[in-house]
Amino acid sequence: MTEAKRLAGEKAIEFVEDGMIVGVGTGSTVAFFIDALARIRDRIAGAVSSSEQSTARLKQHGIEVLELNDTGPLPLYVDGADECDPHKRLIKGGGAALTREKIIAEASARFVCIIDPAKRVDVLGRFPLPIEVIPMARSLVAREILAKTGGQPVWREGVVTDNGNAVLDIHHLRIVDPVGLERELNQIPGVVSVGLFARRPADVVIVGGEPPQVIA
Ligand SMILES: O=C(CO)[C@H](O)[C@H](O)COP(=O)(O)O
Repeated sequence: MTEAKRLAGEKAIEFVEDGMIVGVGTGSTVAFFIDALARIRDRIAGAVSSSEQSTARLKQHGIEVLELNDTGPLPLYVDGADECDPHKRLIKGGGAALTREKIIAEASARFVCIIDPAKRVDVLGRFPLPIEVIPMARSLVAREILAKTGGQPVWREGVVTDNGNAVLDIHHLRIVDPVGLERELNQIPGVVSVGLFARRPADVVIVGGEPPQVIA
């Protein structure tokens, strides 16, 4: 799968145009994208990063990291995913960076999602759905989710997000209405963000392979 991730990450470079400020996601697939971006760093105006992890890699490569508050809307966001359905709706957050990823996706005109073939599913939910929660609300949110969805919340113990919060992973969901579930879970007090990218799905999906498949 590493090779498929590399092929997807490198293909995404074709969406980067001269002078762009590029939104950059998080994860092992994105790491390949960042490495490829480094080769054309003189042609871009900088990057907005979704995590401390990606910020470190961007800076190692000499790519300027800018604040979203200073850049305004972005033309392009490139990020990976844990699952992708045929409508380009996603589960994200395996790397616990979902909140900043969601913010940058929302701020971007075009969201290019880079995945290996194993991430493709017909119905979302095989991958446990990550939810970032305010630490003091962890048990409350877990109880509400169990009651509302029947899914089994599991605390990702020891993980603290870049925003200082906790992560719950919801197992055994079969997500037939991703937009509705995203809306419902977002309303539980204490939920910071839900790793469902359904209201704002990807615009383009690149599936790594020889050759990579571009689904627009
Ligand atoms: O959502 C994410 C991080 O929060 C990642 O995009 C997702 O977990 C996929 O990671 P990888 O490219 O390592 O398989």
